[in-house]
Amino acid sequence: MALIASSPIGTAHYSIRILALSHRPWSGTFVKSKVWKSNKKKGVWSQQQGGGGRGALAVLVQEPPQRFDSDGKWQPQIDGENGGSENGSATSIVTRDDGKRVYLVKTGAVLGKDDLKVASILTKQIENRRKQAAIDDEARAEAQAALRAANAPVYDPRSLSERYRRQPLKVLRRMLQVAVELGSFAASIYLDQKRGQLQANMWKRAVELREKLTRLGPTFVKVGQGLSTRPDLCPPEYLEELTKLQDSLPTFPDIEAFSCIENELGATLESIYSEISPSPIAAASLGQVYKARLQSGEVVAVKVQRPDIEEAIALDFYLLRELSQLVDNYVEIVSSNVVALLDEFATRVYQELNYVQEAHNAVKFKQLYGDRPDVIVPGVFWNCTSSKVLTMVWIDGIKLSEQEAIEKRGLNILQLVDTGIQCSLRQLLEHGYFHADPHPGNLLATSDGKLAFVDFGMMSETPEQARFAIIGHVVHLVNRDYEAMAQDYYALDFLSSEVDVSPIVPVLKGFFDDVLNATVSELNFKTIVDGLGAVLYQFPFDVPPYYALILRSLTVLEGLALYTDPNFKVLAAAYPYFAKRLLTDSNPYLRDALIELLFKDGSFRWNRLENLLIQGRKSSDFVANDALQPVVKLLLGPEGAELRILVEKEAIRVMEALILGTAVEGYRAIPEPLKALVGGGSNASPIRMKESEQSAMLVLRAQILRIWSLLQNSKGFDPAMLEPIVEV
Ligand SMILES: Nc1ncnc2c1ncn2[C@@H]1O[C@H](COP(=O)(O)OP(=O)(O)OP(=O)(O)O)[C@@H](O)[C@H]1O
Repeated sequence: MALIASSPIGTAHYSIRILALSHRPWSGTFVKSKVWKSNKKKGVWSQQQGGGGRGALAVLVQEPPQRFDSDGKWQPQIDGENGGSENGSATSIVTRDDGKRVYLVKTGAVLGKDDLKVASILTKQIENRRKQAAIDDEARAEAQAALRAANAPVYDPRSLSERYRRQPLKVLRRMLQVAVELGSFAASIYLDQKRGQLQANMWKRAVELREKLTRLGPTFVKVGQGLSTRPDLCPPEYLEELTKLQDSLPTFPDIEAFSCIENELGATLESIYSEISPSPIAAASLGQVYKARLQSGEVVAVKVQRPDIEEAIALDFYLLRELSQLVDNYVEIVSSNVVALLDEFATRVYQELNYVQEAHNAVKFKQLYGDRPDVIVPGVFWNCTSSKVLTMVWIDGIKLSEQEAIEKRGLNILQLVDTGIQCSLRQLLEHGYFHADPHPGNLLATSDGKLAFVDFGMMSETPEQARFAIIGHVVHLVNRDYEAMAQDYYALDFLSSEVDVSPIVPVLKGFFDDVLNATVSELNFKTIVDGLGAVLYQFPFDVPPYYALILRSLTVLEGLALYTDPNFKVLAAAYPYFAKRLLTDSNPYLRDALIELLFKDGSFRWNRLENLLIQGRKSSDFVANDALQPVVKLLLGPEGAELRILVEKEAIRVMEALILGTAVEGYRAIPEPLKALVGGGSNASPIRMKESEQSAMLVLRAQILRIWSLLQNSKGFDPAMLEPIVEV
């Protein structure tokens, strides 16, 4: 019997393995496994040994790919032409109980072209079923993990108050402990101030504060971690010391960690893992991390929560809240609602205590950003996850903080930082869902040069309006448009609409005119942030928390890059993204910002368009045809009437520049002795224009030709895109 085997059924990822040949219609049992080999002469696939007659052909579709041929490789050959279809033959899918899908191709002898089509369709169906089954399994495991976390603690100030009112001694003991540690620190600062040694002792005190917070335990470590993200609240020395609270904290006994895993997952350690590191590979504020291998073979990172951590932070938050209430009631210089701030902070810390929530964050992060080829986001093992145990794919990598080790491996730190910046910009300004704790210990470099994110406990969101306002703000800053910058503060939600922004304009100008003498590529991010900070302090700004986190993400990355390249500028690396968004995004805020930038005071600023194009093209996903689409759409729409007048005026200027400019250039190129011929015997120029006007025209012409060449040489440029503008 000759059989033409189907193609690798749809995609090269699958192999076909013929498992059984039965003379009867499909019986559901496999007799033995047979591999069909190519009979190259006939160009068909045939059974190698024996066989004959008609049979049912069962094909198992499986991953990973297996290929068989005489060299041990399976090279599919399709011969639809020679094959014929048998009438009355049946095709169907059968699913085996063990979950493997079996594909019954045909109860016939020869497979023809149509069979290949059927095979391909059925394979897709099988694949879809397989995917659906995987999704169902995942959903089931996720639901079970959520069940295991049903009793995860939630921050509830009222129940904390009830709990601790009944335990005054415990409260008093902790109060004393905190008062001694923080009181002695406050006294040192007071004395430093009195003696004029505040600056001299800054480092010493920063180290002391870090040590005291570590001694006071997880709540205070978290407070310190929070402060380390606030350059607006802490001097740089404190920021650097407090950043250390993200790494290298004291560990807790392994025996407690292992018994926590067993209790939480309801199984013995041996039944879950084939191996687990005897001690943690990292200890953090709320938990410690082990490396393990699951019984199913995957290498994983297992984060286990510190024992009795809820009890510890509950008491601290109770105390801090009582203190905040006193501050709100009796300290008049503090205008913010301290209790509300504390409640928000405590809610976040409690959320971090629920590792199932962290797992959800990781899954969402992976969905949004895991598609970038240079970024890795570890997957979650829901079956081994609960509120106190988080199991994720192990990432074999080096922390970005270990720069020497990275360099020794021959990895390019600047490239990794650039990946971090591009991914952060997408997080902050595209989807607005971002990793709020991207310290160098949470960013790993893999051996193939990819950047992996870990620790999804603290995520934050940039509100939609603020995302566009930030893009506009950076572009306004780079273009020294201080009035527009001041207006941005409303959209950024820094100022309420009643505050008049006009006094801010000269302050911004005063600071940035000097700083911005440098080009974009020379602008130091920290200088800008400090400058903005100095301006913000002078006005009634209320800076939302996400803003500090955004600044921190980028400052951390700039800091990492500076180690390798002291001239690295985060803004230079980020600006192409901003330029691309401004040129291509049709959001009304950005569209207006672009128009304002290009059509300032009634004339078109070609140099700004040229600069935006030069920058935007550096962005890897810049597509020329998308550039200026927002402006084109506006021009053609009813709102564009005013703009059309400007465009008409500009079009005349451009035509003049192109035609007369060419004439001027042509005339200038004529050798002096011949000019008289052109001038009808006179050496005077036939072009009746002042020299300065001619030069300006040539400058404009050269600029337009440069812009044209920029567009022509960009990815995806189609001149038809400009037709609407020409029509206008
Ligand atoms: N999937 C992973 N693969 C490899 N290492 C990991 C993984 N997850 C975590 N780690 C390591 O463990 C360390 C601590 O983990 P993680 O930051 O998630 O803990 P945490 O308790 O949330 O810390 P933090 O105090 O910063 O909130 C990380 O900095 C990283 O070095």
